Amino acid sequence: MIEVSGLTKQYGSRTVVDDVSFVLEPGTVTGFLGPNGAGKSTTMRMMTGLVPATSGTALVDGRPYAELPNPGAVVGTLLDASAVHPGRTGRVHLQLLAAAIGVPGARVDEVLETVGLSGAARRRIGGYSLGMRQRLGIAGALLADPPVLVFDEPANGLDPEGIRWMRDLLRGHAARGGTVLLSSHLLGEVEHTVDRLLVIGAGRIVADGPVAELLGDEGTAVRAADPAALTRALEAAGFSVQHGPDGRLTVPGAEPGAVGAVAAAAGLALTDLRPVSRGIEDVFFQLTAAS
Ligand SMILES: Nc1ncnc2c1ncn2[C@@H]1O[C@H](COP(=O)(O)OP(=O)(O)OP(=O)(O)O)[C@@H](O)[C@H]1O
Repeated sequence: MIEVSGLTKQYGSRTVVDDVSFVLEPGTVTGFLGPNGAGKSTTMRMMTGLVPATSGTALVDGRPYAELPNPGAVVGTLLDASAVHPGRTGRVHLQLLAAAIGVPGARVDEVLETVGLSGAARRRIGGYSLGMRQRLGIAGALLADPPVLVFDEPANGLDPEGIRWMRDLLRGHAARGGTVLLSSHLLGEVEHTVDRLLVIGAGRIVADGPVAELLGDEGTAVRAADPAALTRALEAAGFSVQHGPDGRLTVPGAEPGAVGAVAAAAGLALTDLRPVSRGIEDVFFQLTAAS
């Protein structure tokens, strides 16, 4: 378990991370969301001892990261995928890393296979694409099969297939009891990967909760053969109706069943009926605008 409490970072007179607290539980994938400069990387760097905190604590299994006997075996990090020697091959890079954290060399070929880099393992990293470097960074994080993964913008440089692959990897890790924290500023990228959202704006946590709770149900979208008649029937039943540009009607706060019942009672044919959720972007901007 990871417990972050009152974590704060000041650079000069500027507070870039301000009293941040959260707990990460095993078996969950938490998305750390915020716009550029919100303080995600700084928080993750303080959690892993790369940047000293001005105040507050980040404990991994009850101890600061730097005091763990073999931190790499407990927390796999992806914090700067470009911090690699471009002249080395991917395989040599991982072999050196494995030796440093006491992992048998045979594990290198396993993680190369896991991240889909077996074919490029003997090529120099300088010739890798951004996505391949990201995969190499992920391979390094997985070497010791650590229970906790802390990934900063892991989707950077990955194509849609790569993003799907990463989603499966992280969900699989959590399903085996692992703990995952991943950051992103592109919200759609993580919406289907994470169980929980931790939203940060201007250094402060502005929302923390299950995805379903934060996104919530917003109402019903409906199309009818006669939209004007359906509008009249819904308004007569006390619902408010918003008109979309393409004949789509949105009924805020209504269940699809209630909208269908009004249409049936009025003898109106529907051509489409579905629940609509607030987009993650809407929630995000609403929350961070208030911060
Ligand atoms: N070494 C530093 N010295 C001074 N200011 C810094 C330093 N590192 C980060 N900052 C500032 O702290 C703020 C938070 O940066 P951080 O990189 O943590 O944000 P982020 O949410 O990860 O953003 P991004 O998505 O752009 O990576 C930014 O305004 C940044 O300019």
